[in-house]
Amino acid sequence: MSIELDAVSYAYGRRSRSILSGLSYTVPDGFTILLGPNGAGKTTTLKLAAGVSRPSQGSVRLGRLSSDSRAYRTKVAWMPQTVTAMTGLTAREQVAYTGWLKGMSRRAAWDASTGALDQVRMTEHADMRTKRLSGGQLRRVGVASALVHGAEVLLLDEPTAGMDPTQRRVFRDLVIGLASREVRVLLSTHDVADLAEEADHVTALTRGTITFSGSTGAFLAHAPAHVPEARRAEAAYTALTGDEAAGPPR
Ligand SMILES: Nc1ncnc2c1ncn2[C@@H]1O[C@H](COP(=O)(O)OP(=O)(O)OP(=O)(O)O)[C@@H](O)[C@H]1O
Repeated sequence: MSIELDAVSYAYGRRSRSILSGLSYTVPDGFTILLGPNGAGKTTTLKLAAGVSRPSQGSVRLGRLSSDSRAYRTKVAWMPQTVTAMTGLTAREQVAYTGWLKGMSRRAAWDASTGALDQVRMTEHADMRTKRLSGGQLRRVGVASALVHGAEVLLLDEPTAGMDPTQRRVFRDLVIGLASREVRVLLSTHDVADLAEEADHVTALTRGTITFSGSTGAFLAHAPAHVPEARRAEAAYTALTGDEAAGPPR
């Protein structure tokens, strides 16, 4: 089962312009990266898919479940761009608390937090207060919080922004390990070169419109033939969005 956005429109205020107008999109299986220039509508799309925002028109569903139902939100996990460290809580408590908020019993959430932190390789920091974690570690707690209730779809909003190259590599491997037919991962990023070649699918969004959605191979084929292997992802991105790829400095 996957998330389906059907003819979705969204504006941030009644008198504001629509950011999305009649957008239809099905989250592919496996690992998909969502690319697009600043302001393209990636965060807005992820929030709608997460059930955090509601469309002004159209529908967002997972099978028969509507995104405004509680059952939908237990099957879908969203990690916002900024993960907040909750005052006074350890990493494990913060992850367990999220599970409880998603409807798990306290006991089940506490037990599941161990496995979720292990999956993101944070076991040794489980008892550290989240306020004391580094930015990269806090993001991993964010992913563990997304994993704790056994969601079928993970929506990750720029999880690698601000990470150093080593952290990005660890994180990328983690996400690749999580994605499967059972767990779909949709991840927005500006790290085109880093992530595009590892993903199963690529979706490109420009000014609220999907300009490409398909396999990574089909995405890379948009790079001009003369472009060297190492720059194909960036070149394909530029060809599809008209935007210069804004990857991190190397
Ligand atoms: N809270 C808000 N109120 C009003 N307008 C907003 C709000 N959040 C986003 N927008 C506008 O919606 C449009 C899409 O923003 P969105 O954050 O979805 O884009 P994005 O592709 O995620 O961008 P970025 O890569 O910079 O994070 C932008 O024009 C932005 O200014």
